[in-house]
Amino acid sequence: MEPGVGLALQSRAAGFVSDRRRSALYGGEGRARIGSWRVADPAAIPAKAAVRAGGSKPVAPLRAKKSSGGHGTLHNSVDEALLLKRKSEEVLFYLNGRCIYLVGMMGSGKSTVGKIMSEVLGYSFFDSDKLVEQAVGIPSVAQIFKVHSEAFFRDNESSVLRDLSSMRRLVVATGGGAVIRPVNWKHMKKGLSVWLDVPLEALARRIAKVGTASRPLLDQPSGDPYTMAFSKLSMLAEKRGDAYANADVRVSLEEIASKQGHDDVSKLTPTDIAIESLHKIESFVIEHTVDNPVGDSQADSHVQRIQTL
Ligand SMILES: Nc1ncnc2c1ncn2[C@@H]1O[C@H](COP(=O)(O)OP(=O)(O)O)[C@@H](O)[C@H]1O
Ligand SMILES: O=C(O)C1=C[C@@H](OP(=O)(O)O)[C@@H](O)[C@H](O)C1
Repeated sequence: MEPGVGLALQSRAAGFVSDRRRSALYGGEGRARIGSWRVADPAAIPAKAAVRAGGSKPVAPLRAKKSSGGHGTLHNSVDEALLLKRKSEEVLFYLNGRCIYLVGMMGSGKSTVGKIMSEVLGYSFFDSDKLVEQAVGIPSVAQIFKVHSEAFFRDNESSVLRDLSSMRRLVVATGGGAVIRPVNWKHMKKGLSVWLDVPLEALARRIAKVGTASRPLLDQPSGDPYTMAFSKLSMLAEKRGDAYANADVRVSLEEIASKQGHDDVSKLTPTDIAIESLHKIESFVIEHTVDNPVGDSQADSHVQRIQTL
């Protein structure tokens, strides 16, 4: 099994910093029940999104810009890294070693956000697609689909999730289709599940940017990449219905963007999303403290401590 990602918090967090108010992250809680997907006219969506994330690659170290806005950028970077760190310390107490499973459509940022979360929590990161590739001995999901079948891939995905579910202190980026099998939920419910709910337009923009070679369900021989990705994602989302809503926690990018005063989720960085995910996890665990192995009195005193910070 692969080790944790081992990238420095500073380099990860700093590379994904945005320049709007931090406090907006914590405005209004609310647990909506339905996702943000709606089938919009793909032609109305600008083909080029401001995609700033670097996937699993290490990102540039913390650095102030030379322009007059440089100090602001540096402060924002430090602020955001500190927020992330502090939130992770609070969440760690409640997690008590439980694993975190990220679910969501292809391209929703499970790997990108998951690596940031694992880093700050001191958890190991696993990508279930990669574990299936290792288990099967075939280097890509696309090839597994081709050489075997989707059903074969799904069986292996379930085995991988079963094996992971007996472990502790992991952040797992699941494959986008893991939610369709009830048995996978049985495994994931041993930890905490987080749905990264990203509008289809944003997903299609991301996928169009990186291509569909590694995602066989979106692969297309021809056509405009954005339009094709959007149409395939829409079909999949419809087929999957409410399956993602089984997650313990829903992190809606539209909600975060709206709290921050943005009209476009592409303004959100993976760090924004990681912070919000930790925040929602904390709220969920506090709400469900009865089932939480952390004792009530301990949790209460911790809440008091947080409130005095
Ligand atoms: N918040 C974000 N904003 C813009 N692009 C992002 C964001 N999060 C992830 N990405 C990009 O989207 C693509 C898919 O992300 P990834 O983490 O691989 O998704 P998943 O694991 O859910 O399939 C990658 O190219 C990644 O860099
Ligand atoms: O949504 C899906 O059915 C799939 C998502 C992919 O993972 P990502 O969500 O990491 O792209 C991968 O498991 C496979 O191509 C099938």
